[in-house]
Amino acid sequence: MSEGLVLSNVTIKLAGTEIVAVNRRIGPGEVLTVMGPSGSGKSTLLSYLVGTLPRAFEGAGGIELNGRKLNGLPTNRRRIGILFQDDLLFPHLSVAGNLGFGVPPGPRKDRRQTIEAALDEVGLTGFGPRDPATLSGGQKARVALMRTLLARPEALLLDEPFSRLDADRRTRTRDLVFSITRARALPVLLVTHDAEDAAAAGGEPFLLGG
Ligand SMILES: Nc1ncnc2c1ncn2[C@@H]1O[C@H](COP(=O)(O)OP(=O)(O)OP(=O)(O)O)[C@@H](O)[C@H]1O
Repeated sequence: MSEGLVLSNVTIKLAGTEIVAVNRRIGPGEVLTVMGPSGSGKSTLLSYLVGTLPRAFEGAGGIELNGRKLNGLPTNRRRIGILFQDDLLFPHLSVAGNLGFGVPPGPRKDRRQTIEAALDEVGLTGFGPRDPATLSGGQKARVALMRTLLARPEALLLDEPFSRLDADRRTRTRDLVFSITRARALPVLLVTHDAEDAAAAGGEPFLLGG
């Protein structure tokens, strides 16, 4: 069995034209950066991996995660977490309420402890009761990250998650995300336009539309 996220001859066509062709393995704790011009198919590739490819496209090729074949599985059984640039928190819930969406069912006390530990892990101790509207962009991004990770995904897809942050917050948030994904040995696929993100991720970026 192969650990990590394995894409075997994944191809995606739009109106008969191939826009994506990828054959890669992302090992545990590794980051594969995907770059390419606007419209080159970066977000479409992510949608294929999570099983939400729009009908206009034709996707083919194997997806395996830690030895499990994902093709044909519904999104919620793939165990892939995905984080977008505009990952909005639910405005009518507290920070803790937002995080509660990621926590698997269980006794109330255990759930509360899990949420508190998640906040500690991203430097937001005591933020549970706060209204999301009162958080900075970087703080919101960290809450959204933990909401995704609390669902215990086995891989993480990041679609420009840092692009709305200013330079300083961007670097700190990125370092934090990569330290957590390395510690949890999660394979990560990062879509970005930013050369610094790619450099921080390490390895050769995968270029689409070139
Ligand atoms: N539902 C859809 N139906 C038809 N075409 C689509 C659909 N969604 C996207 N496309 C087209 O597919 C191509 C790839 O789009 P995609 O969103 O994957 O690009 P991207 O590389 O993520 O771009 P950006 O960097 O601008 O986010 C584009 O030409 C886009 O117009």
